[in-house]
Order: sequence, then C-alpha cells, then structure tokens
Amino acid sequence: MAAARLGERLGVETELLQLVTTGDRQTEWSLEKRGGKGLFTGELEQALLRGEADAAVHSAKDLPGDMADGLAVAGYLPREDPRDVLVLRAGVTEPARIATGSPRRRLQIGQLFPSAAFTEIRGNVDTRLRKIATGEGGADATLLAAAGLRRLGIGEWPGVAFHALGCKHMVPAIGQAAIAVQCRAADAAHFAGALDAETARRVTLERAFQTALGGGCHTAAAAHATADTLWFFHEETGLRSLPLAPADFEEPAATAGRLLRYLGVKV
Ligand SMILES: NCc1[nH]cc(CCC(=O)O)c1CC(=O)O
Repeated sequence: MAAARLGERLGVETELLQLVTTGDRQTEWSLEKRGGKGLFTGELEQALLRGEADAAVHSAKDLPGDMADGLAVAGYLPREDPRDVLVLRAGVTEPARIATGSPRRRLQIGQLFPSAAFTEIRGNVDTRLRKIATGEGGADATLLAAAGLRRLGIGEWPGVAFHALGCKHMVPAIGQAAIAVQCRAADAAHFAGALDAETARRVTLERAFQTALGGGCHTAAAAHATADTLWFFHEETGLRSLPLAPADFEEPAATAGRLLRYLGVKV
C-alpha cells in the first residue's frame, strides 16, 4: 500500500524488503510485561540506518515517540477507521472476561462493563477471533483495531459480533489507524509530498501528547484528533473532549502542553 503510493507519486520503482521484527516473532510475549516499546520497529530502523532500505512502513501506533538519531517520520498514508472494535462471542451482551493487554483499553472498557474481569490472549487476529468464538482462551470478548481488521479483509467472523466503539466510549491510541513512513532525516521532505497532509496534521498533534506524557503505546493515555476535536483519555482525567482550532495544529508541542495543563495532568 505504502510502496504503491510512493512509487506512483514519486515516479520511482519500489522494491519490497520484508523483515520480521521481534514483536512479530515473539507472539507469546505479553506486550504489557515485556514492554512493547520499539519491539515492532527496531529492526526496520536498523535497515534504514544501514542504508539497506530507504523507507520503513510502520503502524503509527507502534512507533515510539523518541526516534533513533538520523531518522524521521516523513508522513502518513490517509488514516483509516480509527475506532476500536469490541468483539463479543455471539449471544453475549455483558462480557464477564475481556481479553486485552492494553491498559488504555482495559480502563476505558471497564467504564462500560464495571463487573468484567480481564485476561490476555496473544497470537494473530485469526487465532484471537477463534478463541473468543469458542471460549477456549477463557474470555468472551476482546478489543481490536478496526483498521487492523479491515486491512486483513475481516468484516465478520463466525461465532462473534463486532461493535465499533465511538470516541465517546473508547478513545483510540495515539496514531491508531495511520500508517507511518519513516526514513533517514535527510530524505523526509522528498517523501512528505507523496503522503497525506491532513493525517500528518492530526497524528503530529497526537504524538505531541505522547512526547509530553513520555509514554509508549502501552500506557493508559490516549489522544485522538479530528478536524475540530481532541478526544483524550488518561487515568487522572477519565475521558474528555476538547475543541481544537486550526491554529492548535500549527504548534503541536505548545498545544499539547497547554491542554495537559488545562486538564490538570502532571507531566
Ligand atoms: N497494538 C498492536 C497494533 N498496532 C497496530 C494495529 C493495527 C491498527 C492500526 O494501524 O492502528 C494493532 C492491532 C490492534 O491494536 O488491534
């Protein structure tokens, strides 16, 4: 997807270099316990720095806020559906056990289902859906990104029901549903013109919150920018929405600092 867009807009031939990252390989690790930070990005960054690749494609959500020296995010593909999807075993309306390793999802879904207990299942998306459908994972619900399901072409699954959750109930992770193109810093301007400016504007603002808060994608904080609204979730504030003016996107770091102070979040 990214290669097609870059190739077409820059008028170049692209060649795909497929790399398997530690995060891909260690499907049994609990991301929460091992620390998910950089697990999906490290090997790709090394390939850029060694000159073996010119561009690396990541889920923006998995991209740590602080980046290796000499690398930059050139921009993003147009963002897909940013919502999380609640996956419920068919017939279940009040899940008793919800599988998620994400504190962000756990705290927010806990507001909707206060009596639910939490567990983790890992494995690829097919495995997780199958485990929810059959109950073999010990959970009757899980949460997955709509964008991930869509990219896999999964619109339905036997034995489960999908419920996409709006921002009023579940603020998506910083960068969720955006695909980032990372490159050597000197090449960033070259690639930027081929990418989606509006997605960059919004995700750059979200990432300024990540930088200010100092957490990776496995902390409970969430920020999601639309054209005129910032959706925010943090343990200390709960779920909040704040209006955004066009000028707020021009100075992302200043905006994040000001809004966090306004919300009373300690940084
Ligand atoms: N946490 C892992 C992760 N990182 C990116 C996606 C896919 C969706 C996206 O691009 O945001 C997912 C899966 C998920 O959270 O369900």
